[in-house]
Amino acid sequence: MKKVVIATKNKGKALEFKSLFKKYNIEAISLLELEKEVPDVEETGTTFQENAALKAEEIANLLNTPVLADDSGLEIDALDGRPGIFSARYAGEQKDDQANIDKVLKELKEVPEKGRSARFVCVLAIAIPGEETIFRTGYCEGEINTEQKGDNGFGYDPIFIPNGYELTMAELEPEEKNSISHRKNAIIQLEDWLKTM
Ligand SMILES: O=c1[nH]c(=O)c2ncn([C@@H]3O[C@H](COP(=O)(O)OP(=O)(O)OP(=O)(O)O)[C@@H](O)[C@H]3O)c2[nH]1
Ligand SMILES: [Mg+2]
Repeated sequence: MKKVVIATKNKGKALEFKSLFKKYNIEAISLLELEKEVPDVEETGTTFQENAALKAEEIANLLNTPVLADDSGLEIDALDGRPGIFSARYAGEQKDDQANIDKVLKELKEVPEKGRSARFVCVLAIAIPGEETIFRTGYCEGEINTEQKGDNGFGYDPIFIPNGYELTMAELEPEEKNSISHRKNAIIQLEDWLKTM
């Protein structure tokens, strides 16, 4: 099976990439699985694209191999697009999913059902040493529920209801999430590249 390195240390993302890439007969290997300890890449960009490029290019140069990175997050319209690129660290540097959820629910406390629209965004960057980095973007539209439900997935999944569903992303089976997610919608735009691998 062909392999591709994913520049992530997020276990939830890594699992989703494994499942999503299996369909293309490609094994996705996260930084958590490499024998060599790789440093954390500082996400100093101001956009998803800049941060995805930083992660993919730094690790591609370090390992001298093609590397894919995912920079993703949740944009809530009532919060002017926050948490956005700061999604992982919204409630602090410790990257605590529950604290992040609590903070969002508190900030949306007074916002009625109609005004709770949001979307997940995923920007993928593929860095190949010596070549221009490639970018693809995927979205998943939905709304923020008034309470959290479900244990599947990661991040904000327990409070995000995708359009067309009555369940939160964390109440969906992983296969169902992987059929509608922002990550899936970014990957399908990469199919041409994946086939040339
Ligand atoms: O409910 C969710 N379902 C998802 O499918 C999802 N995708 C992203 N997110 C949120 O956005 C942050 C990414 O930030 P991020 O791209 O910097 O990744 P990260 O810091 O977690 O890991 P790494 O890939 O950088 O190593 C994550 O931590 C989450 O809070 C999601 N939340
Ligand atoms: Mg990160």
